[in-house]
Amino acid sequence: MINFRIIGRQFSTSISKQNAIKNVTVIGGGLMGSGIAQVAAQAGQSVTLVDVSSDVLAKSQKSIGANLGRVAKKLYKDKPEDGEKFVAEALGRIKTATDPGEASKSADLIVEAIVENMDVKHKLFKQLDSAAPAHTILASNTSSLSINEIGSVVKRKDKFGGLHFFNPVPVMRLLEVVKGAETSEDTYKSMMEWGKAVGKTCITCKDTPGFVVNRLLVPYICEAMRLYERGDASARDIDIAMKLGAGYPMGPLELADYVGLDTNKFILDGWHKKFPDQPLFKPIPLLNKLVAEGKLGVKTGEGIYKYDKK
Ligand SMILES: CCCCCCC[C@H](O)CC(=O)SCCNC(=O)CCNC(=O)[C@H](O)C(C)(C)COP(=O)([O-])OP(=O)([O-])OC[C@H]1O[C@@H](n2cnc3c(N)ncnc32)[C@H](O)[C@@H]1OP(=O)([O-])[O-]
Ligand SMILES: NC(=O)c1ccc[n+]([C@@H]2O[C@H](COP(=O)([O-])OP(=O)(O)OC[C@H]3O[C@@H](n4cnc5c(N)ncnc54)[C@H](O)[C@@H]3O)[C@@H](O)[C@H]2O)c1
Repeated sequence: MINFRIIGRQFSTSISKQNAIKNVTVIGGGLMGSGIAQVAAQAGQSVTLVDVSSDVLAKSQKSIGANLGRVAKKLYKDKPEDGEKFVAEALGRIKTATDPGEASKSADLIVEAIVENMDVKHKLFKQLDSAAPAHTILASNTSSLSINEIGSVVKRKDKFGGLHFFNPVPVMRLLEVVKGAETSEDTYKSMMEWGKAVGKTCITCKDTPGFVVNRLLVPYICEAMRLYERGDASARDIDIAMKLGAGYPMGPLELADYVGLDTNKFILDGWHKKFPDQPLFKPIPLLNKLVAEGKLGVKTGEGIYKYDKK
């Protein structure tokens, strides 16, 4: 609730500030990329949203339109015509494309939000590095991979960093700005300014596993799964406990289903491989079983809970 008002206020004040980034290319039109494109367009920036799949791009445009409608309802409660204008103008600032190289040519900033796979990200960033103008900042929205490792393939290491958004992007107010070992001070400042311009509260993170939020959130969710797996409490009771006892908007198991159990597993497996002695990152049989059965959470209609298929 407060989110929208705050987003609204920041939106109206921040675009007047001198943010040098005007043209943003977002690569990956899925859940996160469409949200990132939306907040940038809302803030008055020209956005090119890129995906390998035109079907995904069509779906993204539809969901961005619907989510802008939700924002407009809040911002222009008593002036629906202004709300419609806001939605149409923001949508009008978003172009779509399927060729990342071509879409990079006029970008001041490129935010990558493609699949969480190091090899695929490397391939993309090599292409972006050679196609984008010299001044363009390249950033990854990775949840769990190392920014230095992703950026190892680009020449412009001073203009590479992390911009980690949270799901759902239009609602969650935080942006983690990640400084890699070679990220320059100018790049870091530009990323912070841009984050504020798109309505986010920015924090500074080092390139450590999970940055701040996921370093705390992943072990928390995993401990909730282990508690449930041991039979210490029911799933519902664990979620009720954390909502009513700790004030979280969602319980840990609901959140795991919302994020996707495959994503949970992917992060945990990656960290376990890198840090085999860390007990918090040890595999969870229940999680492995659910993922093997294709029960990935809300998106497949079943995870820890069952959901009505839409
Ligand atoms: C092993 C662990 C793995 C971790 C993985 C990490 C992943 C990643 O790296 C980090 C994350 O993102 S971590 C994940 C971090 N994320 C979290 O932790 C999320 C925690 N959950 C929440 O904050 C809330 O449950 C939600 C905001 C999701 C839904 O809120 P609710 O109250 O349950 O339900 P509601 O009433 O429907 O919605 C409320 C308001 O929001 C509005 N709205 C919703 N979606 C919208 C959209 N896409 N656009 C625009 N607006 C949208 C909606 O219109 C409504 O507005 P109103 O004006 O008030 O009527
Ligand atoms: N889902 C979350 O809650 C969340 C939160 C924060 C960060 N992230 C991170 O954001 C990134 C994207 O996650 P998501 O949940 O949006 O994934 P998603 O699967 O919804 O979307 C990824 C999109 O990238 C596209 N794609 C894949 N390879 C591509 C390429 N080479 N060029 C262009 N498009 C390509 C796919 O077609 C897909 O539409 C990941 O790195 C993830 O770790 C996810």
